[in-house]
Amino acid sequence: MTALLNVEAVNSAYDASQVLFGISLEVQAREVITIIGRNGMGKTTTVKTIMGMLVPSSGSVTMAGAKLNGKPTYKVARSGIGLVPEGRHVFPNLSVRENLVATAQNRHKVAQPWTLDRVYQMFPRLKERERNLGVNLSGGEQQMLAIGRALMTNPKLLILDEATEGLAPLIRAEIWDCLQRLKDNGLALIVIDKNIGPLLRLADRHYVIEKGKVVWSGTSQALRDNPQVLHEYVGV
Ligand SMILES: Nc1ncnc2c1ncn2[C@@H]1O[C@H](COP(=O)(O)OP(=O)(O)OP(=O)(O)O)[C@@H](O)[C@H]1O
Repeated sequence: MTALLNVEAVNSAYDASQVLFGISLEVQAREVITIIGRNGMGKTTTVKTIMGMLVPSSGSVTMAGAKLNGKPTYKVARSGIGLVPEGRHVFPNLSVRENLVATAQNRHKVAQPWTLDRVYQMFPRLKERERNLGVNLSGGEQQMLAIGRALMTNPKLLILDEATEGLAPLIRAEIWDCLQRLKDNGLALIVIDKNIGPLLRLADRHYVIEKGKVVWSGTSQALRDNPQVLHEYVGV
């Protein structure tokens, strides 16, 4: 079966500084995977390589069998990958509503596309703040907006890089609840987060990376059964 996303033996560097050393991972349709590892191990660099922000020096990235590496980021997005980037990056001078519609599309003609109403149902707080500028939102509201904006592109795969970082516990819980609902809806996810407990509950499989290499991969149950993996590579 062709994976939805296939990252195969990818090497990536920032100029002369190589960061990824033969990273391979795959995501099936409707599957939730995580990339786990200490700070600076290459999680965000893996995301940047998938998204075409960084061109791998070797290896390949394919989406539903079509090669992505070398393609500009907007084409990667059009292939059906939505990104909720680290740091959120909402458009500060656009309103909530404008942020949501700015990049909206339904290129793959999904049967039940994301609309403003659906996003507002998921995050009622965004409806209340509809006319506020991005810059005036709280961190949690900006995070909801970043997720809503990515959903409005109707992706087949959504990548979330540190989506709960710096948020209050209640807001964090709301984000985890949202991700569970997206999973239940059949959306494939790649989640990068420091909170291992919720990752274990949400995800099907995990990739643990260390210094730009996958050092362990397996199911949530396998990770629960092997606590030394987290101890050794994440320090928990
Ligand atoms: N723009 C850049 N130029 C040069 N080196 C970079 C750049 N961005 C990241 N790096 C380096 O690449 C390595 C991997 O960084 P990356 O951001 O992928 O790590 P990470 O696992 O996502 O960690 P974090 O949790 O800190 O975000 C680090 O050594 C980092 O210093």
